[in-house]
Amino acid sequence: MTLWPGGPWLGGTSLETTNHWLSPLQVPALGLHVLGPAMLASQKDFNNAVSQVKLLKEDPGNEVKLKLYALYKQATEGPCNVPKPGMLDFINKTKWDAWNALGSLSKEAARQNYVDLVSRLSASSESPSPEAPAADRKQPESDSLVVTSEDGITTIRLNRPAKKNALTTQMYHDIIAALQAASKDESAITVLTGSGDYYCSGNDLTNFTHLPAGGLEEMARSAAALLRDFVNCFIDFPKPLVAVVNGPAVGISVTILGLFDVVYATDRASFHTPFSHLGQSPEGCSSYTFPKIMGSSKAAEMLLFGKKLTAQEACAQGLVTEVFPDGTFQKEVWARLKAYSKLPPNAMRISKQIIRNREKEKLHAVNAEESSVLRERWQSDECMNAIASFLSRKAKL
Ligand SMILES: CCCCC/C=C/CC(=O)SCCNC(=O)CCNC(=O)[C@H](O)C(C)(C)COP(=O)(O)OP(=O)(O)OC[C@H]1O[C@@H](n2cnc3c(N)ncnc32)[C@H](O)[C@@H]1OP(=O)(O)O
Repeated sequence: MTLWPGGPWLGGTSLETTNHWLSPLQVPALGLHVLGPAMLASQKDFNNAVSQVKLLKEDPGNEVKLKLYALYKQATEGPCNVPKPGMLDFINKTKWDAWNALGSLSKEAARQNYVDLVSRLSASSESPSPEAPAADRKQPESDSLVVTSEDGITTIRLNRPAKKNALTTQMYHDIIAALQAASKDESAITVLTGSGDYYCSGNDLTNFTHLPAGGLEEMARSAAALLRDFVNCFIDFPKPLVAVVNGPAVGISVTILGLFDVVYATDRASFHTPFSHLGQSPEGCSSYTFPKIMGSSKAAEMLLFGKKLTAQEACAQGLVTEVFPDGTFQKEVWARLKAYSKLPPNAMRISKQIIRNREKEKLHAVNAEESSVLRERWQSDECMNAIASFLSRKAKL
């Protein structure tokens, strides 16, 4: 029995052999469409989609594979009709739960949802593909960052989807190097985006567990220096800088958005800065840019109380430029960026610099102050307890 129409990343195997880590608690909401009969996909469309899924260039991640599995079963066999696997049979139980969650969804609607999902995945795998790096670009030290240049666009992609693209210390260094190289390369526009279902879950909280010989104080000192250098690169970046926010964003990946020129987000994105929960304080110049962008009370709700914004709310408050439906996000955004990248690059640089130069001194001063406050915060009991709590899995956002 074919349980999962496999792709090349699976070597045609079934979900059981690859998804050991999936916990039943991680089964996602399936977000299904309810469609009228005239709009439903044919059996032929479905068969094509089943073939197409095997040609996807990138592994879509376990959550998506689970969705595909459930829809495939519903489309081919109808509502879940097999006994629930035992509690300890985690993987089969996860799959059963996903299939069973589709309830009485008709075979036709499941077929349509499957076709739609595959078409979205195919569109996103058609977005700029890796090509040879610019000759003078040093490639990042780790695979967690992928830098490519194509069509006048340099793309810096956070590539740690299994950890929701959380930023390791090495990644901060690699992003700094990538931005420095992009500021000098031939491209007209630079983009930051993420692989998988998240844009970025912020600072990797395990960064705080690698204590140097000088202990906590030394760790806080060097982290504050790295943070300051990292944010300075965004302040000084000379070309149009665009964030393509492909999913939820947390912590520093949200705060630095105030330093981007344009922010495009999928409607699946959310924006969360849980600093108080973590015993920390704002960075990325957000203590200055957020009140300026959205007004002081909306900024306070985010930065003091950790209010999470939807993509639409973030757009209404000016943090996001435009929100796109998830199904067409990659296609629409990259088409638009390709068109913009054909504009005269020097004119774009000069215009950016006129805008940024008015603020640069202020932004550097804010960055220095925020980094210095955080250096103290990272040594506080509030912060240490919050991190210990996350690491011992007692707390999640
Ligand atoms: C130079 C230093 C500069 C420092 C600058 C300071 C910045 C401040 C910040 O950025 S504050 C924000 C910090 N981020 C967080 O607090 C997020 C913590 N993560 C979560 O709450 C959740 O993981 C989630 C809500 C992002 C996603 O939840 P979900 O249930 O969907 O997924 P999992 O929790 O199972 O995550 C999958 C694996 O990824 C690991 N992970 C996710 N985020 C982080 C992170 N920020 N740090 C470390 N690890 C992270 C998670 O632990 C899972 O790993 P596992 O599969 O091995 O269990």
